Amino acid sequence: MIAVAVVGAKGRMGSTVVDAVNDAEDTRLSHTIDHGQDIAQITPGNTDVAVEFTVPSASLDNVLALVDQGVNVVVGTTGWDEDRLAKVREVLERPEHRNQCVFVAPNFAISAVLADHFAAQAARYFESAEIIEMHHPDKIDAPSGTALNTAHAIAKARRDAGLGAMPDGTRSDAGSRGQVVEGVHVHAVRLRGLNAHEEILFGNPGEQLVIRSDCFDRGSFMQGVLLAVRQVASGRYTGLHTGLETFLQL
Ligand SMILES: NC(=O)c1ccc[n+]([C@@H]2O[C@H](COP(=O)([O-])OP(=O)(O)OC[C@H]3O[C@@H](n4cnc5c(N)ncnc54)[C@H](O)[C@@H]3O)[C@@H](O)[C@H]2O)c1
Ligand SMILES: O=C(O)C1=N[C@H](C(=O)O)CCC1
Repeated sequence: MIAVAVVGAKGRMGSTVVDAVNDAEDTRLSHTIDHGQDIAQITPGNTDVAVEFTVPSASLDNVLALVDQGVNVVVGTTGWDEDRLAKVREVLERPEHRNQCVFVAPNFAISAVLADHFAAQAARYFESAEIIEMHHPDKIDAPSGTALNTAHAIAKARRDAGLGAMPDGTRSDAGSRGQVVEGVHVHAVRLRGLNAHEEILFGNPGEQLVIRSDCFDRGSFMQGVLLAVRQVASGRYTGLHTGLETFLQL
């Protein structure tokens, strides 16, 4: 049995992970921690993998504390830019942490991971690309971590293909054209009734491609979370790894 601790266990995602760990045949819950509780309770003596779903402002400190305590971590919290990843990578390179693994994914749902993968493939063939992400209104960050990831992947594919800036005659927008991430416009919708959805729009003269992922409930992320937990617990991965595609044969 893989012993799993959940950090952020009272939250929407954390509580769903607690249920998933309790329901799976090869995992058992070792510890649950939420805001104000001592993360030092989670140790390699009681836990094989800690799963972290908290808030962007707390996630880096939580992960560094867990790594310092010798614990492997699967992270789903958003806000992991290159600077934060670099800090974790640097700590994991120290001799005392060389056998540990931290895995970070902006999205654990197969539909979202495949949407990103297909978008990166499509990007080189289209003049225009924009992203619309749509989430429940209780989400505290915008745009979503997934949409930022998609935007960076599209920008890289366009750069690699030698594509220039997208056509855009806008001269004044009063904020209506969304956030521009490496030249890709990202629009965030917050609407009661939604959970997590993303549309990636590609355009050429006379044609459009739309890639869409819909995660209707938080169960959609659990297959990916458990896959990551099993892969990290197997010991096959050390150091920092990102993106669920790491474990998929895409
Ligand atoms: N990677 C994915 O597939 C995926 C899917 C859904 C959500 N998310 C992300 O996961 C994060 C959590 O989302 P949510 O909807 O569960 O949020 P939430 O607000 O429901 O839950 C966050 C929980 O973290 C707790 N918390 C805050 N600070 C803490 C700390 N220092 N230590 C321990 N616990 C702390 C809060 O008390 C709360 O219970 C967000 O960043 C969200 O974008 C990622
Ligand atoms: O509900 C959320 O919050 C989600 N956060 C992640 C993101 O920002 O991309 C993944 C989708 C759901």
